Amino acid sequence: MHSDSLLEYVLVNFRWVFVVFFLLPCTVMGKVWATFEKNLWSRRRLTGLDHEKKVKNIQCEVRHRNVYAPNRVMCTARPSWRSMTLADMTYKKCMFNINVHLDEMISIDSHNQTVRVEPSITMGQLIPILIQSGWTVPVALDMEDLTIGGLVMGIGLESSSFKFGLFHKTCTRYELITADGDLIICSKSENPDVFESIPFSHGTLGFLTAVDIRLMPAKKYVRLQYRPISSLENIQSSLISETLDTENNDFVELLIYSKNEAVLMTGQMTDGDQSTKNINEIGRFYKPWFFKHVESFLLSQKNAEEYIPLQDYYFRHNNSLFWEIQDIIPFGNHPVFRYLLGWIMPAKVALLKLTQTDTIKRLYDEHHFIDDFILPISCLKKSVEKFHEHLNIYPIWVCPAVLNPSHGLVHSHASVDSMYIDIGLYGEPNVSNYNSGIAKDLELFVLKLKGFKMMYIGTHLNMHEFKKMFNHCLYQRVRMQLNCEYNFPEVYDKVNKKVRR
Ligand SMILES: Cc1cc2nc3c(=O)[nH]c(=O)nc-3n(C[C@H](O)[C@H](O)[C@H](O)COP(=O)(O)OP(=O)(O)OC[C@H]3O[C@@H](n4cnc5c(N)ncnc54)[C@H](O)[C@@H]3O)c2cc1C
Ligand SMILES: NC(=O)C1=CN([C@@H]2O[C@H](COP(=O)(O)OP(=O)(O)OC[C@H]3O[C@@H](n4cnc5c(N)ncnc54)[C@H](OP(=O)(O)O)[C@@H]3O)[C@@H](O)[C@H]2O)C=CC1
Ligand SMILES: CC(C)=CCC[C@@H](C)[C@H]1CC[C@H]2C3=C(CC[C@]12C)[C@@]1(C)CC[C@H](O)C[C@@H]1CC3
Repeated sequence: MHSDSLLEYVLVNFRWVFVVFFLLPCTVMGKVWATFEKNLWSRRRLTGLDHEKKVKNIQCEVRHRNVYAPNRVMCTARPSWRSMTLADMTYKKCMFNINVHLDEMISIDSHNQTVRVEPSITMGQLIPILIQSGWTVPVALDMEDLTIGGLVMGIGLESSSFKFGLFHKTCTRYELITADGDLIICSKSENPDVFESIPFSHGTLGFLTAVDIRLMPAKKYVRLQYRPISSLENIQSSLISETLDTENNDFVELLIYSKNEAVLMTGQMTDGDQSTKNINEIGRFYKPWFFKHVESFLLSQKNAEEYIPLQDYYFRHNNSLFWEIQDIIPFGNHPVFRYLLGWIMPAKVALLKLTQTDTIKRLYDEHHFIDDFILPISCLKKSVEKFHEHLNIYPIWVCPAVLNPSHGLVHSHASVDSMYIDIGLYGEPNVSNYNSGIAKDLELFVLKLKGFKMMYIGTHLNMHEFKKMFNHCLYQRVRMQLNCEYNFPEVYDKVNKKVRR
């Protein structure tokens, strides 16, 4: 066997050896260190004063760059491997990197029901603190390592987005350091144009240093109903009617397992009562991967209901990285593995990314598809048929989200709030003619249907097509107002496939 193909064979079939015996222990050591560090060195809530000091340091860094390197546009110094994307952000190498790694919670304002956080705090750090204090956020993301800053500057959605919209819709105030090094506050009443333009701007209007997020009281459980459905027509109509029922539903999510089979999940936050049975703590290390658990209802063809602890529900896809981990540890869902080593899962995405070799990267580029498309909900059937023909990847993640008709980059195309769906496709395509060129065709298909695309993976669209997809009018005006032109790149300069590889 040629040495290259031997290497590929080993990487594809035996990456688990490295992951199980090296990466997972490293992940555990990282967790122990993080807990130790937090308890020993910073057994204190961050005070407003500490935060101000850190903000002043960033302002100094920006002003220093304005004097000594005015020709290099700026981006954050967050290393590419830490970011929740498959791609390498190669633009970081030639831009001026500003260190904005602020990762603490600043304060909870129970009266106004908001929490103020620094942008690099992750969902995995924030949610447990909030739940312990009796609060939660309306849109809690499903992967522990996503940061608040990343979700505002990219976009984020979850199974409660059909009610509350994209993650940034639950944010009420941003603190931003501009190209000149000034600190400005943006909200609906202060700098409203900047406030509207920040979401999805990918750090091209300034550096976020704090975000206020709306809070709501947390309850103990999510009462989750599972409903197997067959035929795409039924799947689409059932999903539409559940998203309209905002009185009864707090969460709506759909997993499609084949062209005509899906499980629709609807949930309500509840404290339960003494008669509450059927509690399923899906977050326990020995529990099966969530998508496999859901599939079991499809196989039994029975409706079912369970009470899932709130935090377990939020991070239900974290352990299996949706279904991506099965390509890396194929036996990860086997009971023997779960009971013996499940407690050290999940592998940290950042470590997987940091340690992947060029060959693994190439294999993913050539044989793997990961992307999310946001389309009007009425296009579900048409889109699944298209994705089936060109990719044939299952399961498919479908998450409804309401979009508003704003002047921001991502907005509803109608003049009223409209329901969209995120369609997430993650896995190895099962079609004989797959090549990575198909990705561009799919993006054009989505553009034609007046949809959008998440940008964590990057885009093959050209600048003109990209500007058709995302409304740049207000964004360009705000860029002029904030003197961004020679100081920050445009969004397209950060998300096109030439710089995100
Ligand atoms: C990009 C990518 C990365 C993966 N990384 C890992 C990993 O790190 N660890 C792990 O345990 N599993 C990984 N997998 C899963 C792995 O591909 C499957 O477990 C394996 O391919 C199943 O083999 P099969 O016998 O079903 O062959 P099939 O999947 O039917 O493959 C048919 C042919 O394609 C070749 N082939 C399939 N996938 C690849 C690939 N990725 N690169 C080159 N040739 C391929 C096979 O060698 C075979 O000749 C990865 C899959 C992909 C697509
Ligand atoms: N369920 C969901 O909705 C999921 C969403 N995602 C995607 O993942 C991304 C978030 O991942 P994460 O690793 O947290 O973030 P990233 O490091 O990927 O950052 C995303 C963007 O936000 C910018 N950014 C981050 N922090 C700041 C800041 N303080 N000031 C200015 N700009 C900032 C980054 O700028 P720069 O380039 O300068 O670093 C980058 O362009 C989003 O794009 C999101 O869409 C991924 C998985 C799931
Ligand atoms: C819910 C939404 C909107 C998106 C979910 C996306 C995730 C499935 C991907 C985001 C980052 C991806 C990475 C990988 C798998 C898929 C994601 C978690 C890897 C772990 C795959 C293995 C590689 O070696 C490293 C990848 C890092 C990023």
